[in-house]
Amino acid sequence: MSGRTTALTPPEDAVPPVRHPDAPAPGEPLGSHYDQCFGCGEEQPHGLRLAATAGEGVSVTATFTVRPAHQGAPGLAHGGVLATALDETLGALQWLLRVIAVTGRLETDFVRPVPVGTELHLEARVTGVHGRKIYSTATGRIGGPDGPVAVRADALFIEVAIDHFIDNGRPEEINAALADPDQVRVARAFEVNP
Ligand SMILES: CCCCCCCCCCCCCCCC(=O)SCCNC(=O)CCNC(=O)[C@H](O)C(C)(C)COP(=O)(O)OP(=O)(O)OC[C@H]1O[C@@H](n2cnc3c(N)ncnc32)[C@H](O)[C@@H]1OP(=O)(O)O
Repeated sequence: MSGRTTALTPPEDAVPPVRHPDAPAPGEPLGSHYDQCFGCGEEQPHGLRLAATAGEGVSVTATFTVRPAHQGAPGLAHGGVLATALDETLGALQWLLRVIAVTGRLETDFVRPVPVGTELHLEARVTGVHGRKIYSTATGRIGGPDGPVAVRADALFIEVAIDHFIDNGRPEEINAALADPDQVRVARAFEVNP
């Protein structure tokens, strides 16, 4: 990664994020971008089933309940699972920008342990856009939406074309996704100029 900055604050010449005019209205559930997604997929039995909702501006909220399958230490959520919940919530911001992007960098702070059974209240927003680079930040609170912060993250997502998935994904899943009109509709919904 030589010559590449690891900073997760937008550079000085970054621009503020612009909410797409066709973005879901504040309060609207965002649904899943892929039913087999480990973060949000409704058909993914091993996943987090994270449910995100559009917020004001370029922000989202989400909830995720820690289940026994998500343990690291006895009775406590695994840190990687919590990082996934943050990553997924940050990824949901794409619904509001209507771009397709993937995580390039994710920096996570684990502030408090999160017991099994906890509902994690997540919030994410875009802090700046610089070309294809989308800077964003997220928190996860316990004990309610205004409870103490248990986890937080800063991230850099990089905008990509749909070809990123077509060229790199395993053919059987890609071909199934391309044959599914609902999936193609979701992919198109992320694009500014479909
Ligand atoms: C039909 C199918 C439909 C499917 C419809 C699905 C739709 C919606 C899917 C959403 C999914 C969300 C799910 C949750 C979010 C994930 O979990 S995404 C999965 C995890 N992430 C990945 O797999 C990404 C793997 N990495 C890559 O593929 C490539 O490294 C990337 C990120 C695309 C970048 O490669 P690249 O396009 O060649 O870009 P590159 O020119 O290297 O970099 C562009 C800029 O970004 C900077 N940059 C890149 N990487 C980094 C980094 N790690 N650190 C710092 N700076 C970086 C570069 O320095 C450069 O900066 P500038 O020079 O422009 O200032």
